Amino acid sequence: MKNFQEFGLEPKVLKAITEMGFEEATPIQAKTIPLAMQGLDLIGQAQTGTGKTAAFSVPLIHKIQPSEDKIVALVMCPTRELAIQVAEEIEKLGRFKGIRSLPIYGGQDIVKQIRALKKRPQIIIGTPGRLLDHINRKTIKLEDVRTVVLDEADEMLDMGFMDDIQSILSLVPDERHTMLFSATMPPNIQKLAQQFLNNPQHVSVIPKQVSAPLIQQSYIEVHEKQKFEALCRLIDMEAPDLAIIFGRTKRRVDELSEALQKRGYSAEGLHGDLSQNQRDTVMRKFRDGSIDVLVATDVAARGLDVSGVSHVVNFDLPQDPESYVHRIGRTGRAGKEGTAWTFVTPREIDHLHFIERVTRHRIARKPLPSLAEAIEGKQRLTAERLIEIINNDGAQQYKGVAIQLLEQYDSVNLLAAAMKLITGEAREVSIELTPEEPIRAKKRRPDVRSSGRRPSGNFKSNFRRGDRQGGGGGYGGGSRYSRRDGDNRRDGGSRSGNSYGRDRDSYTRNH
Ligand SMILES: Nc1ncnc2c1ncn2[C@@H]1O[C@H](COP(=O)(O)OP(=O)(O)OP(=O)(O)O)[C@@H](O)[C@H]1O
Ligand SMILES: [Mg+2]
Repeated sequence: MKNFQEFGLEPKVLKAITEMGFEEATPIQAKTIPLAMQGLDLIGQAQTGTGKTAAFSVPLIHKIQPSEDKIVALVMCPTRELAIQVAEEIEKLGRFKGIRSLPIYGGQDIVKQIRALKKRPQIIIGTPGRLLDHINRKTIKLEDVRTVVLDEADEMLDMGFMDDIQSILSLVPDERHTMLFSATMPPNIQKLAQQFLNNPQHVSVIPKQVSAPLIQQSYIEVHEKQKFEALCRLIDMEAPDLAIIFGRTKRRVDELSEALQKRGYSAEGLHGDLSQNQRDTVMRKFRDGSIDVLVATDVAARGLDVSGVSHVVNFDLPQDPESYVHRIGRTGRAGKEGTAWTFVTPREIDHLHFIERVTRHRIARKPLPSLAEAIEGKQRLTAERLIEIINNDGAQQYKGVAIQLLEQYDSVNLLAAAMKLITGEAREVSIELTPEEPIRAKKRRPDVRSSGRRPSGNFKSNFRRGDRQGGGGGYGGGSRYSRRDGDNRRDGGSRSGNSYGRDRDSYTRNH
């Protein structure tokens, strides 16, 4: 574990880091920051939720002078919500130094963005489509850019942004410092790295398994028709603080969020067909806890950092192991524990095993929660809520009537009736979701993973390679993590010609 003081950062940057509550650098930060401060190109890989954003943002801010009045750094992200989230982290890290940054993403009023660009930000954080728009309008010029970061680079490729990224980078001077980050490094990333990075350092902090260590992973075998009931029981049984439920398609997300609402859960959906305003509203509500359940397509799988997400449920099995790792990585972040459940239909079991092999993690089989367990879970939650009120002395005004009632009725009967009221009976609404096709084992390009063999140790197999020292991937024991607030939003960009052929929520290109 390293202290941020050891990097030779200036006091204003250190102050910002301290204010964010970061006490020690995470392993990826400890490895990356010194190299990046030397200006070396690098490929950074570390588990989800281990602080890759600050790993590139701190050196970025270190290198920029507040007096500069041109765009000198460019960060590209696959989605809008992620661009906003990364911009917020950069803004916080740079605020004492007076660094100006700006998120640029589709779905937001371009005129507003042009106005904001006139304030001369030094760092632009954007999604490729909208960035190109501005470049074509000449409202963004890249001739002074010295540093480029590609966050979730493999996802941008997968979404069909390769051409856009190429066009954008062709306008950035060759004498630049380029960094590329993700929790997973599928083979196609190598092509990108070869093309755009100069003799990159590979900085990977991956212990035995690629998924974050603090996530408890389980699966339940269910038939397609049982999934919704299983989900409701699971939510009742587990009583998540905040949960993200991943569905395969936009239709699925719409139907599922509506069905959950009908059953009385506070849930809303997020996918690429919603307007940016709707997306922002849903994310804000999820972040401030006015909804407990976010139902989303893979648009929310990457990078999203919402504190308090205790559970992730794969309502539909994801196509790719990478997607699985990123989805479940929305919980178990910043040293906290998390729980991930995956529903698997009988025909998909082989695909689940494939995911297990690639991620090198056994996913424990669990039985479908019983009705009794679900009811018990709900009752436990009600009891916890009651006790919390008692502990906070929060029911003073009810005491008079309580005394009166106790004079007439038995205390156990009274309390049981009160608990029944609070718990609420499951609403008898029958729900029918349009079934999704089972995931079929697809043909992967011939790389080591498709056969389930052990990796050869070259960069191609980096997804499952790593340091192998074990234990070094997360935050390490004993350090205290603070949680941040900030919004997180991501953007579905476009998805075309994706090499994995995964049919996921075909995001609309609406930049
Ligand atoms: N040194 C630190 N100490 C405590 N918390 C930290 C530290 N660095 C980052 N964090 C917090 O950890 C959380 C996860 O960080 P971040 O989003 O950068 O993870 P990531 O590695 O990019 O994950 P993903 O692969 O999902 O994108 C954030 O809330 C961040 O503010
Ligand atoms: Mg990230």
